[in-house]
Amino acid sequence: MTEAKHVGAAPATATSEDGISPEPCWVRVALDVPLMGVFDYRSAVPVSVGVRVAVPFGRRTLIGLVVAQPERPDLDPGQIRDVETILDDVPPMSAAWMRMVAFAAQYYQRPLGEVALPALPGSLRKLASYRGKRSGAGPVARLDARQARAGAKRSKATGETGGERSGAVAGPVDVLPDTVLNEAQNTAVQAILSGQGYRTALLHGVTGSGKTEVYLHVARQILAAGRQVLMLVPEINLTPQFEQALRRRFEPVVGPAGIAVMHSGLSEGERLQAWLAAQRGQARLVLGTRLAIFAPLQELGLIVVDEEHDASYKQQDGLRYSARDLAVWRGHDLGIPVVLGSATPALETWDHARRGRYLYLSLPERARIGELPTIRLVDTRRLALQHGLSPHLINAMRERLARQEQVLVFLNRRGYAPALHCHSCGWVGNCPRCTAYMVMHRDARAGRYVMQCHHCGWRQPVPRACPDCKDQDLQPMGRGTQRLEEHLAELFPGARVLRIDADSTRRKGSAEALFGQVHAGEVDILIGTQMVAKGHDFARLGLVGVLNADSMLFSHDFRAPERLFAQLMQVAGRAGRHLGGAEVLVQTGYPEQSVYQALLRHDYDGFADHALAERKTAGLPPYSYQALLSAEARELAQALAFLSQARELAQNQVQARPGATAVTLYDPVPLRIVRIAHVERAQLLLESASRQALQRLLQVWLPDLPMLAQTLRVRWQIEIDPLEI
Ligand SMILES: Nc1ncnc2c1ncn2[C@@H]1O[C@H](COP(=O)(O)OP(=O)(O)OP(=O)(O)O)[C@@H](O)[C@H]1O
Ligand SMILES: [Zn+2]
Repeated sequence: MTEAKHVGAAPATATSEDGISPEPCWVRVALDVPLMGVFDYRSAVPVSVGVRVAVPFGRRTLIGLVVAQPERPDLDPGQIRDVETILDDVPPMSAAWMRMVAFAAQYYQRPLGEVALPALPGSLRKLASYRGKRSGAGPVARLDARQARAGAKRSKATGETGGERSGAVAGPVDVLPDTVLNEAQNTAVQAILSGQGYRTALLHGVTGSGKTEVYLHVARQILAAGRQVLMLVPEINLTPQFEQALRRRFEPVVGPAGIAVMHSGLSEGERLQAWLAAQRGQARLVLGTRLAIFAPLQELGLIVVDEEHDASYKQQDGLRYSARDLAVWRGHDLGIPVVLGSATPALETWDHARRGRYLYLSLPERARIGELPTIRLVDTRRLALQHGLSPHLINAMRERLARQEQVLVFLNRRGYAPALHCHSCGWVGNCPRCTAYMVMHRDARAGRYVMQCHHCGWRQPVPRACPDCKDQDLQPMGRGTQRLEEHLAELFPGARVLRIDADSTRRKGSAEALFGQVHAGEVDILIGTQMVAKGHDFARLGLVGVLNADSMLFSHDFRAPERLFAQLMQVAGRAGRHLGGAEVLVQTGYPEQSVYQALLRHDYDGFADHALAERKTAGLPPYSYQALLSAEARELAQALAFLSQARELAQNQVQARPGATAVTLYDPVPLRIVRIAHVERAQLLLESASRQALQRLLQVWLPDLPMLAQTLRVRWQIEIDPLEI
């Protein structure tokens, strides 16, 4: 075997010269298996913490991560199996990275391996990429070879010699002349950079106030100091706009390879490439969605979380972490600044800023046009609507279009119609697998309509007649973005109408292309869901119309008003960013509601302080901490039984510790959508004024649940700091 072949697959067994095996070493390994705890193995040679190893587990071989080198194993050495292969094709994960995943595992109550391994690119944790037919010397070697070949081809073509510019070289970063900051921006940049070590700053800037410029100016200084920068955005479709800004500004300094992008839309190879660039220090600036919080950055000097209030920072399955909260933890652990930016900060963040725990920085005005758009409420109670559109909105659209301005109509509901119903008997089409209506969609390519469940993905043709009364007069009920698109095309035959939602952007790269059309001025009327509501800097948008906002008004979730207010502020904030006299029309049947009244005044502070006061009275977050135990079973009764018994176990634990701060255990309740894909669901909420008390209870209580779940045939999940209840 040549030396190169050893890279990535060093043999784990070694025999000394005289043939006698030396003293074995013990390694403690985290594996991605749903079992609490870590597993000990024997190795002939020492393996550092942070290195991956292939080990036998049951009848399989798994890739795990070495987390400790114990002096002696937990089990009888006779029962301990050998490490099969040491995978040392990447340097060991740093101690800081190991601390972060250990913290996340502990705080979110998950096995360490279920946190650490999924945080690595797929090809580094799948055995197939090392032992498959074409695995060669492993995924890293393959990628490096591929890049070397591509590089050779390039330099042949251009006649260049010499290697790529190493981004790791720290030099004076003096870049293109960029925007001259206004006073508020300048103050913010100085404040973030002044001082040493950890601090979290809330950059509270109204929509269009130029928060991006602040991030870029701060980033430039951090890069100049030879450190890496991590920038998080809430959605994939915001990455192209940001990446472009970063490349324009920083590519001359750090080179093309100095900027890496990480999000879930990357192929496995792309993900590995970005990850390696970060780990090797070649990438100086990493831009990504929530998963990028786990990027291995050894010289990290700044974390920016843009639109920090956004619920997309919370992972909704598996490890249910908040990338924003982990960013603050990581910044604290590393002793570096963290910037949380938003026009509508989360109330948790706002509370920290109000108490002085976060540095509060405000950008009270728009950067280009001093004014915010005028917001008007259209009271729809006494109006005859045309396809859901008020005469006010239609007229306003006409005027704007005549002035060559763009119009955005916001409707947060994709599909053609949210339901199909029978005029004669009142039947409504339900999903056969869920307790939810099926949504009517127009399949443009097939030229027909289909029924689709947004919860389980079930699809079926539109029934010809009512299954109950056989009447053929089935009608779509309400409207989604597709139907709105149809109406607007009829109403404004001369206008170019474009719809952007999850359906129109399913193909890779299509969102970028569609947003490109809007920016290029090829669109007059843009219809969109929450995808278009945030982050985008549209230049010619003069009017925003908001339909159906009321649907979010009366929800059982205590965060609903906060979410609605933020969403309306954000979508309103797309109007008039580069032009004056812009307007936002919100159609509502409840104009007196305080959410709308605060919106009229652009009054985030008033809204937030009022909402916080209410939360305080009710003892809700951020004045308490919550955990949500959810259960899934074939029958709701099983799920509820599991939760009741689990609740009793928790009750016993609480009573066993007199003097401990109370944890409130609510009653188990079915979820609003009880059944999804034939599985019935319920939940149990735990709440405490003390985060530690809640954590302590979870630590002693959760280990009892797997047995209980097994007997009752229930699947369960614990979520810490749930956002949706
Ligand atoms: N100092 C400045 N002078 C002139 N224009 C500026 C300045 N700073 C930013 N801008 C411009 O103002 C516009 C809005 O900036 P940006 O998109 O960063 O706003 P934002 O605060 O992120 O808004 P949102 O929260 O709505 O996403 C951009 O077109 C940007 O180029
Ligand atoms: Zn369904």
